[in-house]
Amino acid sequence: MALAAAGRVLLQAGSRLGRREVVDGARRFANKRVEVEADEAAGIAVMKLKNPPVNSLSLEFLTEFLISLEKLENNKNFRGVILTSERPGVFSAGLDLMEMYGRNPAHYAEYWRAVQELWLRLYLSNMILVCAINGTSPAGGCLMALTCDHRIMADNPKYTIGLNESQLGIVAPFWFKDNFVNTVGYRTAEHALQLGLLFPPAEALKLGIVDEVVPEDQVHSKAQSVMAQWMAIPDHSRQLTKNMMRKAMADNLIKQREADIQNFVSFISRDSIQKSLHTYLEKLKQKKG
Ligand SMILES: CC/C=C\C/C=C/C(=O)SCCNC(=O)CCNC(=O)[C@H](O)C(C)(C)COP(=O)(O)OP(=O)(O)OC[C@H]1O[C@@H](n2cnc3c(N)ncnc32)[C@H](O)[C@@H]1OP(=O)(O)O
Repeated sequence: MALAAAGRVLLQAGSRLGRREVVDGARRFANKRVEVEADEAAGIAVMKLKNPPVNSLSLEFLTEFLISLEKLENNKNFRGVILTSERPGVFSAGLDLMEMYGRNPAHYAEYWRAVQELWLRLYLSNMILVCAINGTSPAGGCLMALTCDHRIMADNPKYTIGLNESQLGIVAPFWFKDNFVNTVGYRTAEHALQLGLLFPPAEALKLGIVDEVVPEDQVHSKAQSVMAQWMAIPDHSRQLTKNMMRKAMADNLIKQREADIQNFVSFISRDSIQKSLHTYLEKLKQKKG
């Protein structure tokens, strides 16, 4: 119920969004920050994250993304989605630090609800989600990939993936941690989370963070061929199996959703945490200059 209600709010927030065109028989609809190439006959859509410069998960991005996802979910012809970045090099820089720095408690609460919603919608999606990770993917970017059924990463040692929150002086929430533990196992997760490790593709593959590593120019074609394999499985049995594997973990967040928001608001509002974020943002700036 809570999930549906929050989704409706987001849908209303974005009802003015959207531009459509038909290209090569595939429908393309786009808002500012998400581009969707929707091939209804094939039942597959490619969702491209398009929030320059680094695809950070800002509140506006989350709103637009959730609206696009909901459009696909509501059309029974779509069975599979490939998630990728419109900007090769960066899949997503994760949560938008500017949404968590120097704002007021009401803003933090609104932002966190949207982050929860993104995870719940993706994690519980009935569609097949294949992630084509064509760039770096720290923290919230990694979480998005972890919600997918299959992850393919470009073989470029400059790209990294992982949950690096502790390096920022913040803590990955329990549901980030649970999703990670269920993917890589307890010991690997404990080690990687404490150190805030980011892994290049070969190591990410070894640990099971991604399922395949392929040459950069083959990420998209590989995603299409993996999708074809998954689509050969009857939907009802695949969906029931996915739900059986995932429901308990999602329910755990749903039942603690309000408490999790309050925890986030009080944690992120602390002076010491704001200071850590400030230091990290300064480091990002210095790296440039
Ligand atoms: C209580 C716990 C709560 C939450 C859990 C948190 C989860 C998270 O997701 S926290 C975010 C973690 N993300 C990161 O640590 C990534 C930080 N960014 C980078 O490492 C790099 O930007 C990049 C490797 C992703 C890309 O490098 P590059 O292409 O060289 O770009 P720049 O570093 O020059 O960045 C350009 C521009 O974007 C700003 N920026 C980068 N990341 C973020 C971000 N996550 N949120 C907001 N803004 C970001 C960066 O500061 C630059 O801005 P300016 O051009 O204004 O200087």
